[in-house]
Amino acid sequence: MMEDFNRRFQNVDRARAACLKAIRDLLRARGKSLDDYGLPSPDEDLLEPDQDDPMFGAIDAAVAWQQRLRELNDEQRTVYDRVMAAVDDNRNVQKMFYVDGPGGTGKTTLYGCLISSLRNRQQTVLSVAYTGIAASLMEGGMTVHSTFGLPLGTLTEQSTSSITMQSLRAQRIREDSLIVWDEAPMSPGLQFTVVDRLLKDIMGSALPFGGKPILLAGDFRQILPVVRRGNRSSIVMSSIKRHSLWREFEQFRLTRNMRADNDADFAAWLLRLGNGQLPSVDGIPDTVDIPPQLVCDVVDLTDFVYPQRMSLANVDEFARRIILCPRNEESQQINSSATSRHGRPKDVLIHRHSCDRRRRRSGKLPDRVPQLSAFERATAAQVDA
Ligand SMILES: Nc1ncnc2c1ncn2[C@@H]1O[C@H](COP(=O)(O)OP(=O)(O)OP(=O)(O)O)[C@@H](O)[C@H]1O
Repeated sequence: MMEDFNRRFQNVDRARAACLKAIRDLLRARGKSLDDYGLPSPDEDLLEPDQDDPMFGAIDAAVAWQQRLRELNDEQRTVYDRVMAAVDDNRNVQKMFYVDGPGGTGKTTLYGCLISSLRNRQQTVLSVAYTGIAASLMEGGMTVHSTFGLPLGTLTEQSTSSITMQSLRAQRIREDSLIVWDEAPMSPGLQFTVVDRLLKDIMGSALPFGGKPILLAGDFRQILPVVRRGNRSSIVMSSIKRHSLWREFEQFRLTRNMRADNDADFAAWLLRLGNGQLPSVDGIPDTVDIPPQLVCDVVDLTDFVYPQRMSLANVDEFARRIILCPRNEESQQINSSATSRHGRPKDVLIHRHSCDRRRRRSGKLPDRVPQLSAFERATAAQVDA
């Protein structure tokens, strides 16, 4: 490390100060100090870190990773250690893991930590998810489809990947140390079939997934594969749980809800809900009673999420806030109630409508189309959304 700093600073005192600072940061992340190792403190006057220097970026990343690693709970740490051991295991054996965890038990945190650890060691990881949204939440994440060159449309047993053995993509997959596959329960079993075949070819190995370490994560209580016009049994049949490889996976469970860690009753209730253990209401299937303390009034919720009136000054802040709704109908109601507080969007819609009417009547745009201000554009976009 000192050699790197020497080369960078060309000044032994500054290099020494920067090196000691880097060591101090790394030790702090492990709950230790320079004192513990009899090392002196860096001379603060000599520290002039160049924030854009990639070397400091790498140190910051290492510090952040140490911090994340320390924060893993015992369940997460068990999976972490097992997967890292598999990555380091040079034997030609299958390395397939599945970590099950209800929402909030720290699956994303766990594999985020694995990805950072391997990247800190200059190893590459393939992060994939069934949906683009989930993939975008992973560092360097991509969809299963694009990563493995799966054909569009419904897969069949005969479907093949578009990736050729000599391609750069095949080469990169060959070099990856680990595949992390999020939202695995949403993937149809046929994706397994095609990816398994592809990896066997790429790795030149008959082991499942070509012997490549693979970690699936997900929650079968959330969303299962989407089967067009499928009924309950066809959805279940298409699940990865019905795939012949499923039994080969080493399984782990995360049970502690870290998102609701300060509310044990809520976490327990959520788990019972997800496991289908709550009683139905008046014997009507697929219904549950939600305790009144967990229900909030829509107006209160809207006030909480959008406490101020929207203005040019806070338009960006508004754009970052959302209220999730299970159905379009509810999202439209909340949209109109949220935007009606501001008065002006109605005017904006009238402009737009009258403009459309005039265009329709004359067959061309009016000479002067009313210009929308940034505020009006933002509120109109919200009304349109
Ligand atoms: N060991 C931990 N210590 C403290 N907080 C944690 C820990 N693990 C996870 N968390 C926090 O708990 C929350 C939920 O974690 P995370 O998003 O990883 O869960 P998840 O299982 O992926 O959830 P979901 O299935 O809903 O995506 C996050 O705010 C995360 O920062």
